[in-house]
Amino acid sequence: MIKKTDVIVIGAGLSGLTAARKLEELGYSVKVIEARDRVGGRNETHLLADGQVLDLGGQWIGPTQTKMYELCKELKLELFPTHNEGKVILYDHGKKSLMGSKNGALPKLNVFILLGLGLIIKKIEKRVDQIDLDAPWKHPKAKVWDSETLESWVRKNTKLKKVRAYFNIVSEVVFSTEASDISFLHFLFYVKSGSGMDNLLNIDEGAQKERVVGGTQQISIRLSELLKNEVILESPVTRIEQSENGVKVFSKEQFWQAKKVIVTLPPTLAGRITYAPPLPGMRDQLTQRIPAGSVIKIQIIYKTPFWRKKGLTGQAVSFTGPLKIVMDNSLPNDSRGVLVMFMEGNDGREASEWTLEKRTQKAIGCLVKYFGDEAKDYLDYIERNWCDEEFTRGGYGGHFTPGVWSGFGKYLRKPIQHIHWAGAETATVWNGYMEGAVRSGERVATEVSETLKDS
Ligand SMILES: Cc1cc2nc3c(=O)[nH]c(=O)nc-3n(C[C@H](O)[C@H](O)[C@H](O)COP(=O)(O)OP(=O)(O)OC[C@H]3O[C@@H](n4cnc5c(N)ncnc54)[C@H](O)[C@@H]3O)c2cc1C
Repeated sequence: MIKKTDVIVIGAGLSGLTAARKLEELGYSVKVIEARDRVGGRNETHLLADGQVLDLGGQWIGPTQTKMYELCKELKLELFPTHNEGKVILYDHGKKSLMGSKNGALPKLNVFILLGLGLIIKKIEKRVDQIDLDAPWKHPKAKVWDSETLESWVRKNTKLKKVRAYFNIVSEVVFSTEASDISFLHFLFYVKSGSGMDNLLNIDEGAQKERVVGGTQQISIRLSELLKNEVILESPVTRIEQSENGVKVFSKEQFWQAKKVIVTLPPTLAGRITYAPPLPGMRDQLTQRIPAGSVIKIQIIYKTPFWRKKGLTGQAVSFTGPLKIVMDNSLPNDSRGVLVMFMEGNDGREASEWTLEKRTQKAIGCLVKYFGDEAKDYLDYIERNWCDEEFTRGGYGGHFTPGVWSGFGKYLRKPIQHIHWAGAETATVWNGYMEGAVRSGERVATEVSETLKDS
């Protein structure tokens, strides 16, 4: 049966649901089509046996993410602070040292290394200031910076091995990929988009400041409940046809018709849909070049947050894998302790080949090194390998490889006749984050509404 509507939104993540809601508010009829049997996309809540929940995907929000704060307030979702009291463990090839957890705390590294690090950060910040978030490719040096990776630029600018290693950790923590995978121009863009390096990396007054009580998937669940039409689940879109009259969107079993369609999938997946007529070559080449990072998010539950008694935050940063970053992810009003950790980039790729048992052993092995023998005595191990997810294929999001911004950047948001693009990867502000997803949904709704008004 043919179902007609003004706009079809593909994907019921934060971007798609935000777009759908805004378009409905503007008076348009909207259908949201989702591949999975749930809404939320990269926000997924894991239910524990006692009803408590943990986030398997995106979870933290922080300052300057104004849309997320507004949304949580409007949807009556409470927030709670990320635990950040005590010392942070720095693990450097078998040597353990402690550092403060508050902004500006310095790691116990050799003074030359600290000076070298400060110098590089200053150089980066100077370049970050000059980036135009709407069009990074317009900077006079865009092509030069885009021909480098983060790794090659840092290598050129410092001989200090520790500083080079630090930026690889930054890359893994922020992009789930190696510094040698991402364009230096993309790194500059991303830092600006996320309000600066401190904001990206910090807990207090940073992107990891707070969490949503009950988990972030609730945002999407509540948004979907506000829509006039139920989200159509379990319907992976395989084909989009367009003509002067509008679009036809096909899943395996059905098709729908509309005046406009909004595609909110991560770029790689957007490129896997068949388009008729085929998309312009440059749009396809763009989606060929924005791969997702490799990330396995692991959470280990303990009877108590035993690290806190020892004056530790539960945070560990390590120069060696497979766990380079660990944080306290305990739940509010709960006596248990939860540690969250990520196997990312090359570590995540290698760990994807291991059995669950081996990943568990490796994770526990790292935690014992960081926090002592008590780490052996865990209650539960929960993991999500986002690379295995058919409708995400990696995380946290797509990163731009060298040459993409300067060669193809202008095609990122450019509509193609009746097809419009959204998703966290299309955002100018907080690109790659939940905030960026929401902002991209609002942007695309306005864009589509303008074209519908004109038609
Ligand atoms: C492990 C991990 C940790 C993260 N941590 C944070 C964090 O702490 N803070 C933060 O702000 N962000 C975080 N992020 C990123 C954040 O989750 C995403 O930026 C955001 O959720 C993306 O929303 P979106 O709507 O753009 O995309 P998605 O959530 O990916 O939505 C796209 C939707 O399209 C659907 N879809 C795919 N293919 C098809 C198809 N063919 N047909 C129909 N539907 C389809 C998908 O199922 C999905 O529901 C994290 C992500 C991951 C993976």
